[in-house]
Amino acid sequence: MTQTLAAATMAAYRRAAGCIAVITLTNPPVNTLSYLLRESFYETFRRANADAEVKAIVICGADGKFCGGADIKEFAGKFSGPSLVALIDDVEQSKKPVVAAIEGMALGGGLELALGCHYRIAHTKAQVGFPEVTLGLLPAAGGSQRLPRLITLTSALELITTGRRISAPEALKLGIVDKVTDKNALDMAIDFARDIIGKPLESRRLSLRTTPCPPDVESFLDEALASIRKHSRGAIAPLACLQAVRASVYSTFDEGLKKEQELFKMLLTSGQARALQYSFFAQRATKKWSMPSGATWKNTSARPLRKAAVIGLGTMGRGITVALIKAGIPVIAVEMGLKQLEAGKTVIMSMLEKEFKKKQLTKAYREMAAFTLDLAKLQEVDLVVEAVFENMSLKKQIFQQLSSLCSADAILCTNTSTLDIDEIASVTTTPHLVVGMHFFAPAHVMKLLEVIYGPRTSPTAVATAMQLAQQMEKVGVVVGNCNGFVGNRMFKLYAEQAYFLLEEGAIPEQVDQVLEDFGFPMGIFKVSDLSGLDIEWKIRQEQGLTGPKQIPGGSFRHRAGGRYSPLLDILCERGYLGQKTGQGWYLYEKPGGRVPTFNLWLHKFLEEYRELHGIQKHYVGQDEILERCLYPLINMGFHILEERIAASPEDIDIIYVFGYSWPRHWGGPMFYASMVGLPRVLDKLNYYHEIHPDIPTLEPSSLLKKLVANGSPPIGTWGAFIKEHNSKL
Ligand SMILES: CC/C=C\CC(=O)SCCNC(=O)CCNC(=O)[C@H](O)C(C)(C)COP(=O)(O)OP(=O)(O)OC[C@H]1O[C@@H](n2cnc3c(N)ncnc32)[C@H](O)[C@@H]1OP(=O)(O)O
Repeated sequence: MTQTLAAATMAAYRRAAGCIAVITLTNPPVNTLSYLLRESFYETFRRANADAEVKAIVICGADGKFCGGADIKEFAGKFSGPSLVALIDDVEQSKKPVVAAIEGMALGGGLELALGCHYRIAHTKAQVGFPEVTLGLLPAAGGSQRLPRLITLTSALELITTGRRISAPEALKLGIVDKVTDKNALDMAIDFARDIIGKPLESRRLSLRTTPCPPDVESFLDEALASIRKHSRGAIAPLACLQAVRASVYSTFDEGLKKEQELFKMLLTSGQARALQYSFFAQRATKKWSMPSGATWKNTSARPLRKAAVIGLGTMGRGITVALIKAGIPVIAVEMGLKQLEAGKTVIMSMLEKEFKKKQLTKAYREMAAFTLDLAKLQEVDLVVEAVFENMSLKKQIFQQLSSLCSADAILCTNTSTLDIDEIASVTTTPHLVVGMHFFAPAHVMKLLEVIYGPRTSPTAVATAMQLAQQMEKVGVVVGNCNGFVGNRMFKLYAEQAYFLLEEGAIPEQVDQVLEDFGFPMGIFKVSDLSGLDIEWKIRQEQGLTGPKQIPGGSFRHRAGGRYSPLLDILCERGYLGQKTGQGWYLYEKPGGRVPTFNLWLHKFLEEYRELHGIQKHYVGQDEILERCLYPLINMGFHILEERIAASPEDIDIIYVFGYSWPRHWGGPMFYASMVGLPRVLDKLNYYHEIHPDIPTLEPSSLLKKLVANGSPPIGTWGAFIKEHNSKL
C-alpha cells in the first residue's frame, strides 16, 4: 500500500531544453505537499541543484494543477519528514534561477513554495491564495513573511486575513506573479528560465527584502486590527494572521518566521482549527450522498438539464430563476396572473442585470429567460421548480397540472421548507420524479440547497437535483422527508426556546447579544424581524398551531403536546411583522427601516403578559441563553440522525454552516456538541427538562444517551452507533 502511494506521490524529475530541470509535483488529485511529496522534493531538488549541466529549474504540478497546499489531513497527526519551511528556503537560496509554472492553483503551501521561487509564471485561468485562515491557520511556511515583502501591505493583509483566492490576472496586477499566459504556462516557464540563466538573483529573494509600508503604518495596523475584531465574529485565526504580518513589518525575516511558527503552533492546537478543518472535509463529504435504499452518488447518474421552468415569481421564485440562469440553464418563468408576471419579470431582469455588471453572467442572459402565463410551455423542459406559497393544497393543485403537462420524464421539484414531499408527489403520475429542493433566501446568493427525497423519489431525481446544486455552485445536502427536514426542524426548537426565554424574563436584546457573541452574524430576534414574523406565523397556521385551522384541544400556552409560546402570533395579529412594518421584536425608524432600537412597547407588553399568565420572572444568564437555545437544537440533530433523516453529523453541520450562518469556527451544531462534550450536553438537557417537564423537546434523545454511555466516541465514529441503533436484527 505504502509502495503504491509512494509510486504515485513524487516530485518527478526530467530535463527540458538540455539545461533546464523540470520538477513536477505529483500527488493526485491536487498535488498536496504531503510527507511523501516533501521527502521526494527534497531529494529531487538537491539532484537538480547538484547537476552541473542544469542551469535553471522549473517547478510545476502534474495534471495542470500546481499545488493545493499542505495535506490538511496531516495537521491532525504527528509532524514528520522535511519541513516545508526548509524546502522553500533551499529553493530560495538556490544559485540557479528557479521558476514556478503555475497552472490550476497555487494555494497555501503551494503559493508559499511559489514565493520561494525567483519567478512565477501563471496560466490566466490559475488561482492563487492563502486559504489557511479558513482552516483556522495562517500561512506558516514563510508566506506571512514573504507576501508582505512582495506586494503592498494592504493587499497582503487582506489576502492573508480573509483567505480570498484571486485569479492570475489579479495576481499579476498585485505583483504576486511575474507573467500570465493563456498558452501553456510550463512551456513559457521553460523558455523564460533559459533566458534568465546567469542573471543576478539577489533582488528576487524575498527574504532579503524589507516590507514596504504605508506612511503611518502603526495606525494602519491598529485600524486593521479593529476591523478584523469587528468582522471575525470570535474567530482567532484572522487575528493571528494580522500579528504575523505585523511581524513582517517590525522584525527581520528570521524573527518573523519564528513568530509565524509560534502563532501557527498556537492555532494548530486550537479547537477552532479542528472545527474548520472538519468543516472542509464535511463540505466535500456531502457530495458523496447515499439513500437508505443503497443508492449513492457512485451508482446513480444525473439527467442532463437543457431547460428548466420556475413556477411562482415571488421572492423565492425570482432568486431561483436567477440562480438557474447563472448556472447556464435557460428558464421559462411562469406566473398565474399578468400583474404578478410583469412584476416578477421586471425584478428578475434587473437582478440579472446586476449579476451581469458583477461579471457573474454573460450578455446572453436576456435570451435565457422567458416569461409566460401559459403552462403548456412546460412540455419543453427537463425540470420544473415550483416556488409558490407554502400551502399544501395549492402545491398539490400545481403538481397535478404538472403531471399532465410536462414530459413523462421531467423532474418535478418543489421548493418547500416544511411540507411533506410524498403528499405532494401523491397527486402526480410520476411520484418517483418528485424531489424537494429547499432553497434559502436570497436563492441566487445563499449556498445551501437541501435536496429532499420522499419514500418514492428515485435515485435519478436525487442525482439530478444534486448535479444541479453543483452547477449552481451550491452545497447540496441530501436529506429524508419529515416536517421541516433537517434545517428547519432543528431551527424550530432554537426559536421556540428563544420565545420561552422571553416569557421567563429575558429580553430580545439580551438573547441576541449572547448569540452574536457566540458568532452568529445576527441574533434570532433580529433575524426574525429581518425576514418578517409572518413567515413563521403562516407556517404555524398551516400546521394548525394557531389561526382559523387551529387543532382543538390545546390551551393558550400548551399546544401539540407541549408548552407553546403565542408571543409571535400576538405580535403578528397586531401587525408587528418586523422591519417591513417598522416594528417587531425591535423598533425601527420607519417601515422598511434597518436599524433595530429598543422597543418600549414590547418590554411593557412582556411584563403584562407575564403577569397575566402568572409567570414567575427569573434572571436569565448568558449560559442559560446559550444552552437553552443551542442544546435542544443539537438534541433534535441526534433524533434526526437516529431516524436516518440525515445520513451523517457532517451533513447536519454543513446545513447549519451554509444555511443558518452557524459560525464555521464552531464546526456546526453536532461538532460543537462533540467539542463541548456529549456528557455536558446530556446533563444540561436533563437539568432543563427537569425544570421544564412541559417542554418534551428538552428530553435527551436516546442516541445521545447511548453515545455518552459508550464513552462519547469521536464524531467520525458515530455512524457505527447509529447503524447499530437502527438495526432490526
Ligand atoms: C506549514 C503549513 C503550510 C501550509 C498550510 C497549507 O497549505 S493549508 C492548505 C491550504 N490549501 C487549501 O486550503 C486548499 C484546499 N483545497 C481546495 O480548496 C480545493 O480542494 C481545490 C484545491 C481548489 C480543488 O478543488 P476541486 O473542487 O477541484 O476538488 P475538491 O475540493 O473536491 O478536492 C478534491 C479532493 O482533494 C482533497 N483535498 C483538496 N485539497 C486538499 C488539501 N490541501 N489537503 C488534503 N486534501 C485535500 C479533497 O478533500 C477532495 O478529496 P475527496 O476524498 O475526493 O473528497
